[in-house]
Amino acid sequence: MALLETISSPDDLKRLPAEQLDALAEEIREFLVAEVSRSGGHLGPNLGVVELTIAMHRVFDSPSDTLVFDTGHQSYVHKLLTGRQDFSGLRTRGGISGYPSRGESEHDVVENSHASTSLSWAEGIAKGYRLRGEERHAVAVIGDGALTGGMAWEALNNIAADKDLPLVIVVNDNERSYAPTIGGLADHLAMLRTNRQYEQVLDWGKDKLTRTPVVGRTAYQAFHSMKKGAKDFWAPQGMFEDLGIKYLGPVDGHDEEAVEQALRRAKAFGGPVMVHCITQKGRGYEHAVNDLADQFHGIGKINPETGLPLEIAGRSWTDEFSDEMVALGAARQDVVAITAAMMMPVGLQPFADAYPERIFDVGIAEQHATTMAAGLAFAGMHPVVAIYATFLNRAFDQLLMDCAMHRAGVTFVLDRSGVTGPDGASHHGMWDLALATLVPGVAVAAPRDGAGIRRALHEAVDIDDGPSIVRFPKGSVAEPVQAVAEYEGLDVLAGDVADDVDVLLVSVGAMAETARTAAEKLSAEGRTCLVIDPRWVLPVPDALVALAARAGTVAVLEDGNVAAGVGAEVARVCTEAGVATPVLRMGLPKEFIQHASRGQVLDAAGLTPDAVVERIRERG
Ligand SMILES: Cc1ncc(C[n+]2csc(CCOP(=O)(O)OP(=O)(O)O)c2C)c(N)n1
Ligand SMILES: CC(=O)[C@@H](O)[C@H](O)COP(=O)(O)O
Ligand SMILES: [Mg+2]
Repeated sequence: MALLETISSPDDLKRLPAEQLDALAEEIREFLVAEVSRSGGHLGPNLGVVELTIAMHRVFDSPSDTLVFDTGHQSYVHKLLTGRQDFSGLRTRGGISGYPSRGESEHDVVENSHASTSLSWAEGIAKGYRLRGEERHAVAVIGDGALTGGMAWEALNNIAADKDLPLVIVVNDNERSYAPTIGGLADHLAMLRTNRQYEQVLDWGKDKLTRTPVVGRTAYQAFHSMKKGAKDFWAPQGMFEDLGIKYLGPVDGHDEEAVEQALRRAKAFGGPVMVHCITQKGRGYEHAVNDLADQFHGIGKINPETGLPLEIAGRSWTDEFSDEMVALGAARQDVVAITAAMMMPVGLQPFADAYPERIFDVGIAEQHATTMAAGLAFAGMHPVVAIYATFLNRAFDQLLMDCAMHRAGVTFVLDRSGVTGPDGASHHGMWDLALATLVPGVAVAAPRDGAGIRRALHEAVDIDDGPSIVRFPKGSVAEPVQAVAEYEGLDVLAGDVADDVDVLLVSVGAMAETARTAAEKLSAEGRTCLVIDPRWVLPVPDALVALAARAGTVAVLEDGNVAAGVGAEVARVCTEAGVATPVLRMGLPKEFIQHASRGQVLDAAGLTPDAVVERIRERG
């Protein structure tokens, strides 16, 4: 790492002789493979942006010029070039974040890992600099996947109309989100990519004509303008230029010099320019390049020599959903499934393989997925929209106004709900329960184990007069938690509903073991407890309110935002029912929770048996 160690800032990078850049890129790739193999993380995406990021930092002057990384999972190289080369704690508590982090560096701006926001950020930044009279560029790096998101097109529509905006859009086109990117845009980018001869002709002209003095350069410009005409002849005009945005490319995103040249042209252009870079996810590491599933988009700890995982994950919550969806597909011909560019991560690949005509991958477009689902329901189907819980945030209006207001029988399966951990604040699925409490007519199930998922899924698709949600966390599925009894639709996990108890513990989803263990500790102190799992946590069941009326205290444990989740709703409903029993809400704080392990976050939030017991003791 002789060269990489000499780089502690973009200025150091600019001082490096151009002939050493290939060696630097090689060192960066070695570093990424070694470090990310050890920690896990987004290896494939970052191997694909080595030359592109080097070129950006050599052409632009961060932080005076502002670099925005869409989604941010591909910002490891940017971090290496801006003074952060200790990746030993990558994505762990106290270690470097896997996304840009303002707390880490003045070179980092957008921490949000939700895709398709970079162009909006960049347009606002560029407009702001111009209004302040500052000669500064905004540069957005957006992947071909993120470019399928609706926000990106809202931004492009505005950017195209602002002809002197100092904004450069770097499209990092590696033809993949996780899987190959889908849709008309992907096809258009492919058409532009195949116009490689267009650029080769241009390169030929540049090489020949710019070697001669002034005449040559003028001729080159003339040639370029003719070529544009030629390009019309060769291929339909790129939609970006039709939109009004100058398009440069396609450029080989692994040819650092070519990318630098394109970026310098873009920087000098004086208006919005799109530089279309063709890259390869996993570049330089055969195990990533050859990984058909997602080219090592996001990996756990692996053996760098073999690329094989060092940790064998147990059966996951996702596996339980995935298998039951296939069974459901056989039983219900009206059931269709929708993914937002995450077919495998959400577990829909087996369903897609079994029922290829009943699966829709809409790209990174959760808003479209949600309203399209309302359309499918109107047409007599029962859609299952499988997305990560945190991404439902983006589709809240569509859930509310298209699904719920029209009482559409749509089922949302929210994976990665609650605490996810290493992906940090914008990836925790901790807002879904709170959002759902605001939606009239929505039913929410929070299974506590695999059997619970399977049962809830079948119950959900039987709901055809409104949206239903089945939510579960990331990782290995919980051991089965058997109910000791059933009471008016509620599962009793401990205690006897006949008794009036000191404490009614209401467990939401994966909190079951925590609740049961806390009850055992409380009972050992002589407090009588009843532990229930409503399974369907919203709307709040009447039977739960009735049990609350007979308890000394109610404690609601949930893996969600405590400010407005199930606990808050239980308190509201109990109050409206005239039940005066105090309700203790135990959940995640209304904060942006930084990256750490799930256990560390739950511990810090007081969602452990001892902390629950202590909270109840304090109540008296
Ligand atoms: C709104 C939203 N939906 C889904 C995701 C999950 N996600 C993270 S990266 C990714 C693929 C991004 O593809 P692309 O933009 O092409 O970047 P690449 O990984 O290819 O560099 C997806 C779907 C997300 N971050 N945000
Ligand atoms: C960046 C992004 O949104 C995803 O790649 C995310 O990191 C996936 O996390 P999981 O590992 O939970 O699938
Ligand atoms: Mg991509």
